[in-house]
Amino acid sequence: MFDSVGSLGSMFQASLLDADEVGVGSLGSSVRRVPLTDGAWIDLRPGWISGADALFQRLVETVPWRDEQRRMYDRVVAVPRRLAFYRAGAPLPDPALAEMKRLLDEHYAEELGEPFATAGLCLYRDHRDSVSWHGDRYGRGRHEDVMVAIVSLGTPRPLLLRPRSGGPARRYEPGHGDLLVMGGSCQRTWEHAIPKSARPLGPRVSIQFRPANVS
Ligand SMILES: O=C(O)CCC(=O)C(=O)O
Ligand SMILES: [Fe+2]
Repeated sequence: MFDSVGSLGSMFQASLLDADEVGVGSLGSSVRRVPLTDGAWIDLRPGWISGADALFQRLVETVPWRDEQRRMYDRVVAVPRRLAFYRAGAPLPDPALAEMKRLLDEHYAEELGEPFATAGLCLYRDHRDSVSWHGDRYGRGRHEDVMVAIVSLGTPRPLLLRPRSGGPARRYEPGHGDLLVMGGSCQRTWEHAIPKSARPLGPRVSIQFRPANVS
């Protein structure tokens, strides 16, 4: 007989090993903090997910991706990426995501003071999909320091960050299991974007973990 924690733990490992060996690495000292201006920072942890391409494939196939539309002036336009959203407490679409959240919660417990709550997923089908300049400022991100942890799978795409106060953009190119966490005042004082590309690019999935009431 297993106790419940033990059997859950071994089930998780077994499912990871069976399904093309997807694994979530440690955080700790492998996370590098990059201070930005105005009290913003990002944390980088390259290669956090092993077997990232297998996980990418699994998510593309199993997540119930939705197309959304948005009103723009007098027109309704398609949002140029596919989306899925898991609210606080909702079962995540893959055990690897539950493990990511567990390790993020552990690593950021003290600094964040609360667990990550929601998971948003984006599927950028090709170079024409994008997200334009914005901060995640609906809800608490408008007034408070928050964290948004982004795991990138599939084709690396430029992720740009620029200060609202003016100044050059910084360019990162996360993909294949890299972790990038935006923190401090980043959602208020900086903006981020995944620009369209003139040159053809393969698909990318991003997973964003956010605390409650941040979007
Ligand atoms: O895909 C990404 O890495 C970023 C997505 C994003 O900025 C958002 O959904 O708010
Ligand atoms: Fe965002």
